[in-house]
Amino acid sequence: MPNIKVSSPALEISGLTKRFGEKLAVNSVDLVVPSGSFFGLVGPNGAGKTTTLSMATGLLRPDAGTVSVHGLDVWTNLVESKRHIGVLSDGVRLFDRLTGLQLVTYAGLLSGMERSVVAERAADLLDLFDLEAASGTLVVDYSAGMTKKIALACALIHAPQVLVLDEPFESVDPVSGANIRNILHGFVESGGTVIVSSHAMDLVQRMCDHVAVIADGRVLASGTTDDVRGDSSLEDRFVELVGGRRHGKGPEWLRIS
Ligand SMILES: Nc1ncnc2c1ncn2[C@@H]1O[C@H](COP(=O)(O)OP(=O)(O)OP(=O)(O)O)[C@@H](O)[C@H]1O
Repeated sequence: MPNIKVSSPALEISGLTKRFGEKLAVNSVDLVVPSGSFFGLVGPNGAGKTTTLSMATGLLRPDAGTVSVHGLDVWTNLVESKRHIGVLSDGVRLFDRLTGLQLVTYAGLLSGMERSVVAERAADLLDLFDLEAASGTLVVDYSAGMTKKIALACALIHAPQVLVLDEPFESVDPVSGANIRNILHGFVESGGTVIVSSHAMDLVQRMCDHVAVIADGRVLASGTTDDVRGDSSLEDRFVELVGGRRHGKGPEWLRIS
């Protein structure tokens, strides 16, 4: 069975490309995510973040390019590589007719763990995400933030080395968000790698030690957060790189007086 090398980059993407009809969503993207880093992926709406992360985690087959996780080629070792990656996808439907506890248990059993280990970890995760009281509630009846947290619990249950989280803080309340950040920082401190996509520039600047800016399916800048932002805030640097700010105040009919 192929093995991972924890010394090699957590994620290495080379020439990754995806076209949807006429739209070139991801255009020959190269990225290196160092092992043990907290890596932010930022870009405007439609930049190609979700498409890139879906290809990087074995959910969407690339048209061209390669992806490896700790040295293991993802697309030629799909089953093995998924053991090392925890994924929170944006927009992928959950089996929401299960209760929270059933869903996390299902995710654990699917990854081949013993039932007793799954039960123990599921209880820990529900406690960690403050979802104990809702463990018997159907996920379809969860709020958006609760759904995000239960999906995150599903991504963690098999104790992966690399976490790939598409918009993990969207819809999550500030207290839960701070708790999730603590959990992720703890994960990184223990040697794991976290990759998050986010539109919250302040948060990415504070939280991530590395960042990549993508727009129109291409990487515009990548490196340590301090190198990418230079003397500016990450938000100002982002706007400078990506452009597209409008200075008008909107159409006349929107003005009250
Ligand atoms: N399944 C699909 N079929 C057709 N076009 C798609 C599909 N998925 C994505 N696209 C297109 O590819 C481009 C990149 O989309 P993607 O979802 O990767 O962007 P994103 O950076 O995650 O955006 P956002 O920040 O708004 O979530 C967009 O133009 C989008 O319309």
